[in-house]
Formats: sequence, structure tokens, C-alpha cells
Amino acid sequence: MTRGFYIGRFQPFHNGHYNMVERIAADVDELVLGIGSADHSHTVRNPFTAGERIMMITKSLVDTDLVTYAVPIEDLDRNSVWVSHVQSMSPDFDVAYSNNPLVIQLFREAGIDIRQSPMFNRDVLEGSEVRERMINDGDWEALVPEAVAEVVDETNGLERIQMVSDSDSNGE
Ligand SMILES: Nc1ncnc2c1ncn2[C@@H]1O[C@H](COP(=O)(O)OP(=O)(O)OP(=O)(O)O)[C@@H](O)[C@H]1O
Ligand SMILES: NC(=O)c1ccc[n+]([C@@H]2O[C@H](COP(=O)(O)O)[C@@H](O)[C@H]2O)c1
Repeated sequence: MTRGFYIGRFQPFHNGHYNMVERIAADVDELVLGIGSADHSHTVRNPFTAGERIMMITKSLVDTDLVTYAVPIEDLDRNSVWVSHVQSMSPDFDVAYSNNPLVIQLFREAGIDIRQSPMFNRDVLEGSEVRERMINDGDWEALVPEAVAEVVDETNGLERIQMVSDSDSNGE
């Protein structure tokens, strides 16, 4: 039995993330999705709470064969102990997945098998593009699983991101 760990902010969980989970599913029996920056919400870069992101991920993956766990991981000021912090919050895992250079470096230094995946349609499948479309009334629904659009609707997420965008002059 192999268990993987895939870390991201998932602000929101989009079709690029979904595609990466499908690819990882070929390698592992179970997958932990680490919800990074779990302590951040209500900003343009991090509009959704950890709880809302858990809903997005759980509902999007409900029909996959993979056993999945969504685990919130708060940020720490010290990169040197971040991998231990992750391990203290997550079910044990055999292999980690990320395309983030800092994450890759930290897992490598800790002696953990870390794998990258090719980017899928990265010109549009990017969190910042989805958020920009949400703010500007663009077609963001085309970039996310249907379940994510339902969670955004249920939690009035569009109203929130547009409100924080108006009051956050720093934007992204
Ligand atoms: N289109 C994609 N195809 C494959 N992997 C992706 C894609 N988009 C993001 N990822 C990977 O998923 C992980 C989590 O990504 P993250 O939550 O930061 O999303 P993002 O789209 O890069 O968002 P943001 O624009 O908010 O930084 C990272 O390792 C990232 O490289
Ligand atoms: N010191 C730390 O808290 C630390 C270090 C490396 C990554 N992280 C987090 O891991 C996540 C990585 O996800 P992304 O690939 O989506 O950026 C982010 O939430 C990031 O803040 C945190």
C-alpha cells in the first residue's frame, strides 16, 4: 500500500489540481491533500478558508477510486522545521508531490521522495487566473470542477473575493 502527499494552497481547487490528482492516482493507493496556508483566508491571494477548501476537494474527488484525506497545514515562520510540522499533521506518507521549488527543496533535504508532475494547460489553469476571473465576472466556472462552483455559490465566495479585492489595494 502506497500513500502520497500533495501540498498546495488550492485557492481554489481547479482543473489543473484535479488533473494532477488523476496522474498521482496511477502511483498510489491513498492520497493526502495538504491544504497549505490553512491559516489564511479573506484576501485576494487566499480568499477561501481551510474549511471551504476541504469542501471543494472532498466534493470534487468523491467519485474517484482513490482514498483521499484533506488535511489543513498552517504556515510557519521557520522553513527549516516545516517538513516536520507537515509530518506532525498528516497521516504517514511514502512519497510527496509538488511543483513548488521551495517545497521540493525542503522535502529533498528531509530525505523524502518528492516527485513533480507536468503542468496541465497552465496558461489558464492557474489559481491567480481563476481568482482574476472571479473578481472581474469572467468565466471562472470553466476552470474548476463543478463541485467547486457549487461550494463557491453556497458560501457566497464570489461576493467575498470581490469585496476583499475592492478593499485590498495590494491586489495579488
Ligand atoms: N495546471 C496545473 N497542472 C499541474 N499542476 C498544477 C497546475 N496548477 C498548479 N499546479 C500545482 O499544484 C500545486 C498547488 O498549486 P497552487 O495551489 O499554488 O495552485 P496555483 O494554480 O499554482 O495557484 P496560485 O496562482 O494561487 O499560486 C503546485 O505544486 C502547483 O505547481
Ligand atoms: N515555512 C512554511 O510555512 C512553508 C514552507 C514551504 C511551503 N509552505 C506552504 O506550502 C504550500 C505550498 O503550496 P503551493 O505550491 O500552492 O505554493 C503553501 O501554502 C506554502 O505557504 C509553507
